[in-house]
Amino acid sequence: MSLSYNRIIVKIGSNVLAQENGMPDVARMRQLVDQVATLKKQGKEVIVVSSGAVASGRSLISIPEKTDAVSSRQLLAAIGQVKLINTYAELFQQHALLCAQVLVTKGDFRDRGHYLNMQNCFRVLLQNNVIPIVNENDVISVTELMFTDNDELAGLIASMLDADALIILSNVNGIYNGDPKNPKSVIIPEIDATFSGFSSFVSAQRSHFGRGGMITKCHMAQKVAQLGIVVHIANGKTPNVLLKLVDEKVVNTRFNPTKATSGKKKWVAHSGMYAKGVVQVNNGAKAALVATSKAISLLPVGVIHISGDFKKGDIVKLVDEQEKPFGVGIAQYGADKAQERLGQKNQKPLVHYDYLFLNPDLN
Ligand SMILES: Nc1ncnc2c1ncn2[C@@H]1O[C@H](COP(=O)(O)OP(=O)(O)O)[C@@H](O)[C@H]1O
Ligand SMILES: N[C@@H](CCC(=O)OP(=O)(O)O)C(=O)O
Repeated sequence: MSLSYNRIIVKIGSNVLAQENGMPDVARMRQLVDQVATLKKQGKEVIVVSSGAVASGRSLISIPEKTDAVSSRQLLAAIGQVKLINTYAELFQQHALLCAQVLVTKGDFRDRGHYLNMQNCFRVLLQNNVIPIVNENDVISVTELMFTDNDELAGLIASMLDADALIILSNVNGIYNGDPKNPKSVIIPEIDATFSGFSSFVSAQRSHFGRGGMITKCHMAQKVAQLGIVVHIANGKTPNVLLKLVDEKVVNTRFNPTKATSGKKKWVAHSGMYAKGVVQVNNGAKAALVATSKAISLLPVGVIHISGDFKKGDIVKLVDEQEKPFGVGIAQYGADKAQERLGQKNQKPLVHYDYLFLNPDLN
């Protein structure tokens, strides 16, 4: 049986595109492009999130010894991204397909207006049958504005575009239930969106050129699955991996989605970093909010403390009595009114259910 995905985000990690010596692996890129072209011919929409700018830059210039780490990365990425996108363009051209370069920073996801502009850009590319190739704009994203890695970026794009599936191609067959180097470890075929406790089997170990590592991949995958999008982690080095995956003929780890959420909730889910305030709720309110069977808004009666000068429409973080973050939402009124209504019954919700995203692993 084949999976009925129509819109697919394919994230290709640095290690899939780089050879052992750090140079780009054009043969692998060709194989992946051939597969994307086949999926396109099957009528699917494909958006590629591709790492590999730094690896491509390494094949073009050697860095003078005294260059600091940030400047080296800027130099390699600035030069390498040109080669990366040109290689993709040439490879897609052989299938009579056009691709487009979309470079983004974390700041581009900061407000709803900007977010909608970005969404519109993808829409017009897809309507015109163009394959967007997305990467972080490494030249200007250098410090706190950096994504953890391109997995985080791919998760944001998947939610923004309401994708049916996000396929993360790495250099492992999926998530093992122990150390990947231990022959006794096996791939976990399915993980539920509500699962917690990855640290018991996922180590902080990273692949040679990777940035975030498997643990950040798992947290991102879970968050995306909680928004109703299936996530697969598979090996980008396996021949025909994309086509086999869609035909359910290759080993991988699948994150099972919970029910789909609205576009606005999807945006809220990824906006915690822009929170203007923190709302602390009591145990009773937390239990009611996280009860999976009900759609409940946050009422002032359950709020015990607020901090930050947030206004109506701003993002607020929800923390419990132990100050552990467990949700994020849009405030229906400002901090001053919230302070007046603190602990009071029969008041308007501070955060309406439609603008509330709950995740026990939030940080
Ligand atoms: N339980 C696990 N299962 C699979 N991989 C794991 C696990 N624990 C740690 N890893 C490491 O995660 C790496 C993949 O993550 P990462 O370095 O971010 O890759 P990428 O460059 O594809 O984003 C693997 O190469 C592996 O070494
Ligand atoms: N934007 C960088 C890649 C950053 C990154 O997250 O890489 P990876 O962990 O391999 O997905 C580049 O193009 O070199």
